[in-house]
Amino acid sequence: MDWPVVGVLPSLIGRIHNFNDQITTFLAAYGCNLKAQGPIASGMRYFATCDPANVRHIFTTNHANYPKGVEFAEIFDIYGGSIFTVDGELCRQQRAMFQSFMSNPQVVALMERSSRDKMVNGLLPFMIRMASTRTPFDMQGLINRLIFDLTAIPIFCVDPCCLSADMPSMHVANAMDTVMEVGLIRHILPPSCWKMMRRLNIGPEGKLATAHKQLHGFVREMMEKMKARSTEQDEVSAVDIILSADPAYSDGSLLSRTLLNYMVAGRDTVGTTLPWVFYNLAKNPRVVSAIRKELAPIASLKTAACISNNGTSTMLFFEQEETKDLVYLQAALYESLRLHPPGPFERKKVLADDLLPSGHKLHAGEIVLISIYAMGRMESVWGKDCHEYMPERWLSEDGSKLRYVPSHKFMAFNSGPRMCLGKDIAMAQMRTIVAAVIWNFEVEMVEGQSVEPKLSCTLQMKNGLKVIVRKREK
Ligand code: HEM
Repeated sequence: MDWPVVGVLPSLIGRIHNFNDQITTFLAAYGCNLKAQGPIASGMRYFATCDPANVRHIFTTNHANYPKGVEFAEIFDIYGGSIFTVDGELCRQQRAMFQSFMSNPQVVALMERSSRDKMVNGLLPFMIRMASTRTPFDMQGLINRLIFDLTAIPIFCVDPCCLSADMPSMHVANAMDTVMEVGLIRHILPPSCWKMMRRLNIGPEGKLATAHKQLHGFVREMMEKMKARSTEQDEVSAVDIILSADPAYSDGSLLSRTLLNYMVAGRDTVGTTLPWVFYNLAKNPRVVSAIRKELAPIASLKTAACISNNGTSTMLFFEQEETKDLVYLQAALYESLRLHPPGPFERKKVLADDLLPSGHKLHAGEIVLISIYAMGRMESVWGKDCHEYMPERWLSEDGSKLRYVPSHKFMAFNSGPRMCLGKDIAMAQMRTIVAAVIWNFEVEMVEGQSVEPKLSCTLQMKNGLKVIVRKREK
């Protein structure tokens, strides 16, 4: 796949529609590690890996030698200076600030309240309407609306109301998708090439420039709404916490980039994961039955939490606290994240020459691509049934406990000092959403559709996930 002069570029572009699967095939064929080169004179030298021993070395043992690097920060310039794009001391400060936001008791309470409210007054009533007329709908689109609202509310203390009955335009979410789609192109092309397009404002770069304007406009609009809200509300937003932690953020542009980065952290991840969870569940009815069996004892105790819809139907919503010990449900989510991680790859830069546990030598300036997607599908890591959706692999023999799986083998939430800071919140959010949907509804995929990832830095579905739902007889 390495061509003279132009290097790996033609192979990548030729197979780009199937980017993650192609990398998986190559890595499986080359024993989890692969060197490749970009076009001559581009200076792009790649090392691709999905080898857990190398990943532990890169992300933990010698992580200081593997920053994200300035090229990564340039690719995601819209988030420049904020948590995803910085390394070293700046990153430590940003992580501390994010943690003080996520652990603030008022923020935690607001997240729980809004999660319940959106399910009870938004998602479940919408699904009841679709069920009553057997109308097919796009589950990914619906989840996107829900997660956009749930992510924005604690950041701005304002509800963008994407899940309201009139289904408003999702241009801001679409602009966030554009950042990830053009991000993939920027990862692949030599920087001089995409920077030229940016200067000329053409092709994907023209689309990205429009997306940037829409995203900064969204932040301005939300901040204005935030200022205008009732002063009696004692809620604390991310904006309040950031401004009180560091006055440097009163420069509006850094604050805007940081808030957009917080939006990505919550939205692009959970919003991308959940449609794949429903896809995997629809394909594996025995897993759905096992989750329902686990929910049944809680459901039978719940009468007070019943949601009445015009007196015609009763829906159950499970609180976060009620789902926290449901190991099978948790295993079903991990198993979906193994096969369909929302961030399918990571990128690191080599600072100084180094020797990896696999025996490969890396040179300063090289780019390391870590395929999280491929790692989840390697027979050498997960065994012969690695392509099957099997939550049982996460459970102890008697099924009563979750097995310990090290993060350098299951990379969906990253590994080492830059591990995801929202894992527990994300898992809690996903447990309650999946529990409510599958307890109350049968979800069937519309036949004949092609469900595949789009070309992007995230694993969003290209054509969505069309489903038909039916209310369950319990
Ligand atoms: C299914 C859900 C999620 C998955 C699979 C996930 C995965 C990840 C991954 C792979 C990274 C590393 C990104 C990188 O290095 O470029 C990361 C970082 C991060 N995540 Fe998550 N995430 C999820 C949900 C969330 C949520 C809901 C939040 C916030 C509420 C969050 C907050 C963060 C933050 C702040 C970081 C930055 C850490 C750093 O760069 O040091 N994540 N996450």
